[in-house]
Amino acid sequence: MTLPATVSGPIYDRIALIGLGLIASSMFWAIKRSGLAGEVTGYARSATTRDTARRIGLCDRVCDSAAEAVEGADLVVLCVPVGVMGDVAAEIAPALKPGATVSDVGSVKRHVIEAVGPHIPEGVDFVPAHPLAGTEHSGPESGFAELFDNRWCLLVPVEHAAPAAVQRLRHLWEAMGANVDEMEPDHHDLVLAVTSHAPHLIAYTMVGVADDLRRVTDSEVIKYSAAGFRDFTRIAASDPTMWRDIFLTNKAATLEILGRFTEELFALQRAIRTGDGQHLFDYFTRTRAIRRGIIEAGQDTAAPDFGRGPKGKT
Ligand SMILES: NC(=O)C1=CN([C@@H]2O[C@H](COP(=O)(O)OP(=O)(O)OC[C@H]3O[C@@H](n4cnc5c(N)ncnc54)[C@H](O)[C@@H]3O)[C@@H](O)[C@H]2O)C=CC1
Ligand SMILES: O=C(O)C(=O)Cc1ccc(O)cc1
Repeated sequence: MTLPATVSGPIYDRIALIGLGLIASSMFWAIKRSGLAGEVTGYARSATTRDTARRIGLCDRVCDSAAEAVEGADLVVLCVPVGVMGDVAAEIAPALKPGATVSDVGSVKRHVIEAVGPHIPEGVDFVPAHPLAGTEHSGPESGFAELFDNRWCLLVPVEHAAPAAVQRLRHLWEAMGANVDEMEPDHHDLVLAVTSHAPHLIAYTMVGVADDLRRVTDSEVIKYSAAGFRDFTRIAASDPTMWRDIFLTNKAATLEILGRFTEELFALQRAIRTGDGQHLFDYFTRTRAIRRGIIEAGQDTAAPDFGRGPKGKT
């Protein structure tokens, strides 16, 4: 059965969200915005997070165990750091309803497929996903319904996933505002290493370097910083657990990209040292043309409000 692209009304009777942080809370508010599920249950490992969720009305029912949350759920979405996806899958596996779909929102896909896949019982479909939308904020109070509006969500279906299960999840993401594409896991991990993972590491490094310098120049580094560096500080404020796990689980692709990055950086460093202005000029001309090409192709839709936080925080 093919559902229309603009669906309102329930797509699943019951959805369980495991891990109640930025992504799960944004999913919950987006699901509620359009009434996409009959009931949404939630579970987080920390009692404090569960208390906060109850206080702010995040989830129709907050459960004290992962098994209780997934019981009877038609869709279970793992919204925890990628390093613990396998443990959480093992914990919920015995309680999954036959015919249910398990998905995740992890930033790395090959590792999640290998860690979660073996725990998925017969008769349950596994459809990994990755919304390319987020902020530097984390936790149950950081989510907002519009996070996924007009952003990409990549589905990375494993072999043998039932087409109907993939289609249904696609409709959920579309109804939450996202544009959906499918991608193969290794390709996903390489693309994300270039577009997200290596840039985050560079931001972390740049802020670390500036912090070392700050000891010499007091607060001038922040006081007089231009927009580029401010963006670096925003990105470098992202959750340490989440990003540690991303680098440890997307090791090969990140190291490949960082290797290429270092080669280019050394070439630019050499051009500066030797006064090779032509090299610098040609390089910057090439990169400017890339940016202009992106704008002309109308592919810059995600940029303007990237990093928008809850209640206008940036
Ligand atoms: N933050 C972002 O911008 C984006 C994050 N992602 C991915 O989404 C996933 C979740 O990220 P966020 O929502 O940002 O994280 P978050 O840090 O806001 O929330 C994670 C939640 O998982 C809970 N948790 C941790 N370990 C757990 C365990 N073993 N069992 C149950 N709950 C556990 C934490 O208590 C917290 O409630 C990660 O895999 C991340 O890679 C994907 C797209 C964007
Ligand atoms: O806040 C930003 O700039 C981001 O890059 C958000 C983000 C972080 C991790 C993802 O896997 C996807 C998006």
